[in-house]
Amino acid sequence: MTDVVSLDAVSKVYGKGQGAVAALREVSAGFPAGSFTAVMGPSGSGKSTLLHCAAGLDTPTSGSVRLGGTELAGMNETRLTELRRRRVGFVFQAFNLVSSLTVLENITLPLRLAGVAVDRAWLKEIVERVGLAGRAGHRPAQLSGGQQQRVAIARALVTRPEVVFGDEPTGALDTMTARDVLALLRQVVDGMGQTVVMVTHDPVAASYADTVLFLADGRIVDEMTDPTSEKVAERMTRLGAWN
Ligand SMILES: Nc1ncnc2c1ncn2[C@@H]1O[C@H](COP(=O)(O)OP(=O)(O)OP(=O)(O)O)[C@@H](O)[C@H]1O
Repeated sequence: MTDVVSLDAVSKVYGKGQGAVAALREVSAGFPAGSFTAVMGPSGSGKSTLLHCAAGLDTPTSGSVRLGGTELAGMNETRLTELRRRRVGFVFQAFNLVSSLTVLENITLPLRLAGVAVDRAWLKEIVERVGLAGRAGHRPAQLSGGQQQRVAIARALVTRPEVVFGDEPTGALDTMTARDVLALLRQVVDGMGQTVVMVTHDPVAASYADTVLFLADGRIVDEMTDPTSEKVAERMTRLGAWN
């Protein structure tokens, strides 16, 4: 399968001299089209840095990141912003919705920012897929946490991005609501062929993915296909994540 995103020997060093921190050390990874990948690892192992470098939110110190056929290294900030707006979707732990805008306005915001016309049929389809058809005119404060995250997922999908990145997308949700949101992400992969890459601390969340990458000290130290929450938890324990 073709990789939608690929990292080749990506290193990221924050700071200089004695205070320098190597957050990623020569990480190579590929995220195939239509796959769901979870990224796990102890606190400080480099998960967010990996996600940010893969998404063009942060620039690697060395190495190559490709999105589709495009090399991100060397791109200026204007082109990176353009790329993020049109070709990448994001879902964050804190939803990041605009409180003064309705559900529909929040979902279509990336299109307005990119100056792209709304495809009404596509918008209707994603609003239905995320289960918000009856809430289009509501404001975020009138929605539950799970519904707010559904708005964020619809917003991430509206530009038909090549990949959706999730940074702890269920971190702020209770267990049952988190499962609904994970089932929706799974359905976005299975039913729409979307590629999803998600950072999580939660072995149950990781079990919804096709593959789990385990990071430790800036390196990928293991990979698990067909994960179960038990197997993931056991692997995390061996990494010393919960000591
Ligand atoms: N902007 C920054 N400046 C300096 N050091 C940073 C910066 N961002 C991250 N780091 C360091 O890089 C390392 C990796 O951080 P990162 O946030 O990627 O880890 P993480 O696995 O996502 O952690 P957590 O699970 O706690 O969110 C850590 O040692 C962190 O302190």
